[in-house]
Amino acid sequence: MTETPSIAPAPSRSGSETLAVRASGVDRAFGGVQALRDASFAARPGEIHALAGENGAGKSTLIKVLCGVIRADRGAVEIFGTEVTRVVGPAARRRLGVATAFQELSLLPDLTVAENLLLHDPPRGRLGLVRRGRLAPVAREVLRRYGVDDIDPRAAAADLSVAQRQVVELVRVLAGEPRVVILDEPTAALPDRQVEWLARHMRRLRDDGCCVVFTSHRWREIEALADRVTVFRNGTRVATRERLSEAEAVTLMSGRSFAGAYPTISARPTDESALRVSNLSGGRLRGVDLDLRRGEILGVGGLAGQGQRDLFLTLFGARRAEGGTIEVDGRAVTVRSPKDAIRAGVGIAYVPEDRKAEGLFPPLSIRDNIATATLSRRATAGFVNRSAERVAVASIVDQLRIGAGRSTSGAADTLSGGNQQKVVMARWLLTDARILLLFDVTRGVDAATKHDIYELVDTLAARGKAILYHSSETEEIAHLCHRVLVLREGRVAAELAGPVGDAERIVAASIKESQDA
Ligand SMILES: Nc1ncnc2c1ncn2[C@@H]1O[C@H](COP(=O)(O)OP(=O)(O)OP(=O)(O)O)[C@@H](O)[C@H]1O
Repeated sequence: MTETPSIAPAPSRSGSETLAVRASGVDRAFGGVQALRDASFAARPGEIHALAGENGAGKSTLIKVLCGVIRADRGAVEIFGTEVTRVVGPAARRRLGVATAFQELSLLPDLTVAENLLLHDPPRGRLGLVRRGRLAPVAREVLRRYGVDDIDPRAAAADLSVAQRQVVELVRVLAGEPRVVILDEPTAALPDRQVEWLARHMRRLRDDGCCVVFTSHRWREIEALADRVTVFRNGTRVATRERLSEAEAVTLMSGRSFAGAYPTISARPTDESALRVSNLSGGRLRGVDLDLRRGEILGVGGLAGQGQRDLFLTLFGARRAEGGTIEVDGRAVTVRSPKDAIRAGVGIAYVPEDRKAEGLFPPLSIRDNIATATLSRRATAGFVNRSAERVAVASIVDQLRIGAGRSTSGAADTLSGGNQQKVVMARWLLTDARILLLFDVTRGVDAATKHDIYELVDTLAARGKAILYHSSETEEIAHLCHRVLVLREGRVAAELAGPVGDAERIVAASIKESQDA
């Protein structure tokens, strides 16, 4: 799958001979939005370089300019000293050894895993014809080389989970033996085990002299992996450092400073039960009991895949319960569909992490995306009260700092990824739901916004909402939750009083056999 660079590097400019990638003075606008302004960036061969910044800071746009998906309005881009500013198209960059994995996965859904993997370099016979019969065996071998043996090369890409698609995309990038690898939020859709797998391969590439550039909103990943970090704010580079503390980074990224990564939770749980679940089963659930009180933030932790998602989906009616009972405010309720969950008298809302698959209607405006869940409530005799809707939407947009002052009549898919997540949250927060199921809602969200979301969760609990909270970042559960239930093999294996403070205690309880953690 190796493609030899066929464009001979042009004589380099002074100072750029040791650089793998260089962008200078780059501007790029989308309509009225200036995504990059006088942006500069440089990365060397043999380094892992993190690109950090708030949602909408311009990271993805810079990556798209670097790998030729879009053209800069102004400025210069060089790859190993070769000026490529006016050359667009990933194929031209591939010839220079650049491989990229984008935030919005680029696998073709109707093709098989093997066809996707070998798209640019299929096995050929002597006459140069593609040997279709060899596609699956060659792809299996490539996957095996990267330690991936649980993905069938003959499966259609559309049938894979988001995490599996991400893995295939990454193998495609890694297997091309590139000289520059650019990964836009590669870990956002990966479970922890695969994050470690990717980290190993990134380090190997770096040690082989490859330049690896990646973006992430998880500071501990940046700290663990990056040799240098470049911080972007409002489309411009604000710093490039070898060492940077999380607090300094957040200040550089947001222009705001925070006392700590997590706010002190002020909400106090009441004695009133909001949601009581007994012996719930279905999917991975093997009899879950829980009692969530008004004003409480109840954490659901444990190792990945122990039934957390099934618990949230079942409580929201998006997955069928096979047994057990659900009580809201002490009354038994039937929740067979999300419609049952959100109806008055039940009031359960679910905020998912995957805004693309489960939450956002991209062609609709930001305002309409937020207002969809409340339309029926604001309608009188079939007419929607647009001005009431506008006021409510404006207030939540302001509170969550969605889109940095952008008009809410713009299409939601022009927002950056993290801002799209905020739109999905805002929608549910505007409803009358009194029980909120928040599933990994800070995934792909920048540090300052995470902080805003933590404060919002606290405010909502203080107003009496009952909140079930799961995060793939165990630290969050340890700091935000009044109590933590640790799931193991579809059951509650331990209950810890919060704030637990130390994520290690939750991890320890996740793997401990006894229930007395
Ligand atoms: N196709 C587009 N049309 C309109 N605006 C766009 C488009 N693509 C990006 N933008 C805007 O450009 C700005 C920079 O977006 P970009 O996606 O580069 O940010 P980012 O730093 O990658 O954010 P995130 O961390 O949320 O992915 C944002 O304000 C975004 O809304």
